Amino acid sequence: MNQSKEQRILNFVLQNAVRGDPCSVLDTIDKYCSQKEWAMNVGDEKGLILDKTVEEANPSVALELGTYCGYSAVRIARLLKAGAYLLTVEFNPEFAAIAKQMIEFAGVQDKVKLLEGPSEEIIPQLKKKYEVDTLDFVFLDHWKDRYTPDTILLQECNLLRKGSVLLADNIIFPGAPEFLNYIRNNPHFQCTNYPSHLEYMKVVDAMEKAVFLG
Ligand SMILES: O=C(NC/C=C/[C@H]1OC[C@H](O)[C@@H]1O)c1cc([N+](=O)[O-])cc(O)c1O
Ligand SMILES: [Mg+2]
Repeated sequence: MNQSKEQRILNFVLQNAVRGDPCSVLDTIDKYCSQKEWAMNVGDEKGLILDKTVEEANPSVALELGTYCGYSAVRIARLLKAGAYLLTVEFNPEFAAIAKQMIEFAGVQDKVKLLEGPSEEIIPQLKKKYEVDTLDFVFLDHWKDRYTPDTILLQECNLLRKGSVLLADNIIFPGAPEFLNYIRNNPHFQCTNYPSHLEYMKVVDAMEKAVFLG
């Protein structure tokens, strides 16, 4: 059976990156996906916006929705302080298996917990099953039509606190118009837009930061 694109990305990392070095893993994925096969990693340009947002939030507990190959999980985990951790949710078992190996190769496995399943099932389990109190940072990068229902679900499950930071990818492309309308018209969130470009392309994209006001 021929390999998937995600398996080819992982193999390229295993053969070309430095084990235990998250930056070399990120650079190697970016090299492969800009030169050989495009893939939906947040990438190096939007990755810098993600870095700055994570550094500013300095989260103890972070959540990512949409792990894919683990690029942004490695990107986020490499910035976390001692004792802080990232929960990342992926419902596609093939992607989850790739991401697990990517996270381990990068050496950030002690800071990352990969949760396999649909976000709408996992979010309501975070408090009791995963011992989460509240989330300091949430990166939304999964199905674009799940951004709004999952943001509502996070509030219903009391997982946000005053100052919790949400960052959403792909506001322009593929686009999350319903989420943008919801979050920008919601008085409980303070929004900031970060114009950028689609990963590895000249196509316009943007990220939206939304701080929960309580
Ligand atoms: O669909 C996108 N992401 C959501 C899909 C993510 C999930 O779908 C299956 C698996 O669970 C994966 O994690 C996407 C698509 C593009 N794109 O250019 O098509 C660019 C991006 O940055 C994206 O995050
Ligand atoms: Mg994305």
